Amino acid sequence: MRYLTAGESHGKQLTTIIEGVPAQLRLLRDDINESLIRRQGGYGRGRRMKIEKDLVEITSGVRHGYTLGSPISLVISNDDFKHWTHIMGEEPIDSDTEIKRQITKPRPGHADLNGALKYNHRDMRNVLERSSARETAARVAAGSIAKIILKELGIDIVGYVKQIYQIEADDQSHLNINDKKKRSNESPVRTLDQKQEQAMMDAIDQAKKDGDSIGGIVEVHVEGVPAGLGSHVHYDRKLDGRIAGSVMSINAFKGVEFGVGFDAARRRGSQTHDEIGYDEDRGYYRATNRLGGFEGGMTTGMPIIIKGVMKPIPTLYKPLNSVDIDSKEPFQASIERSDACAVPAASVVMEHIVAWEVAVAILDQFTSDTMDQLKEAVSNYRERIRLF
Ligand SMILES: Cc1cc2nc3c(=O)[nH]c(=O)nc-3n(C[C@H](O)[C@H](O)[C@H](O)COP(=O)(O)O)c2cc1C
Ligand SMILES: C=C(O[C@@H]1CC(C(=O)O)=C[C@@H](OP(=O)(O)O)[C@H]1O)C(=O)O
Repeated sequence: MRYLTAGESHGKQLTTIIEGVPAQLRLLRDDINESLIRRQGGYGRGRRMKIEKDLVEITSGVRHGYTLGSPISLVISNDDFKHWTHIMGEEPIDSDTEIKRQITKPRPGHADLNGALKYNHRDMRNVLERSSARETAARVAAGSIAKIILKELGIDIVGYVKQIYQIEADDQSHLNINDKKKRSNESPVRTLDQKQEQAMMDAIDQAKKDGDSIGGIVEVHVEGVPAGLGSHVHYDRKLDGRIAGSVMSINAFKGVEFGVGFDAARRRGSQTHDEIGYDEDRGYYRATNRLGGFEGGMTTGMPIIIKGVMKPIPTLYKPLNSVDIDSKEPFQASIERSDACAVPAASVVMEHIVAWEVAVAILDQFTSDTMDQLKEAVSNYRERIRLF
């Protein structure tokens, strides 16, 4: 399974084309929309999210609510495009107007300057339109299909905020990933302690008031994965490596860790590795899950636990020093709008990106022309490793 995305932030639409989804998967527009709506939410976002109402149109690959096995195309319109037709239209404009509208002031922390240098764009709009995290809507749309495949196989996945700025969610906060009875139709959620939630919102408000921005840490749990997904035999088949690369590709993500992660540097082996046990019902299991569900690039069968760190948003209302690429003079830019913090939205993005990589590993490993074949193959495999 693979996908491509296309679309500029203020262009007409985002497009995702996904190839390799098994036939006969039940797929409804509303299931994708649920994920898109979750991504748009979260405290700290700017005015743009009030303009957009991300809803998907499925334009190929699905008939009467089921996938056909052919490429699936998904379209999300940019409602903001109507305000940008003169700037983002495809028609040529006269060179005077073009020069007047050029963006020549790169923001530290964004892709503006590097993209301009590389592609020889004097107008940095040609960079920022595609480097914008607007594109994550298209990726979440793809990931929502991966999540539906995983759900059919009894695999649940949830992403949540672990830390915003200096406020950490305490480990007692309740993760109801397996509370299926109560919330059968909803995605599993982690409920933050109300005081911590308020403290996080206060930190976002304060950063905004100061013309600044903040980042944080998000965590993703995947439960119900069988042992042995991925492979040790070649570097690019190691599933933890693939997931890490994908998480790092999310806009503004600067680090990834599995299980105890960087803390392993301060631990001894006896405090790091997970002892192996066996019982007939569960098969092989681990007494602990310090390594976050991976050994040798393969799943251990324990929950996958991954953290990703997001840096503070680069566009600042009280901007940092930079240099105008035309005049070469220093400037401090005035900003129209930006998010002050997008960590809650990023937790939804990371959840879908991890779901994608896990689903790809499963489809690589098992017969998957149809959902029935896939379910049977995964079930036979689970039984084989239980008795191994
Ligand atoms: C959900 C989400 C929303 C974002 N919103 C903004 C924003 O409003 N303004 C901004 O400057 N950067 C925003 N970013 C971050 C930039 O897209 C990102 O920093 C930029 O593309 C440069 O890439 P890099 O930080 O990965 O190096 C957002 C990121 C995410 C994941
Ligand atoms: C549009 C989205 O996020 C955008 C990501 C983004 C950036 O620079 O990454 C900048 C902002 O865009 P604008 O300049 O239009 O306000 C965010 O709103 C979205 O998440 O759907």
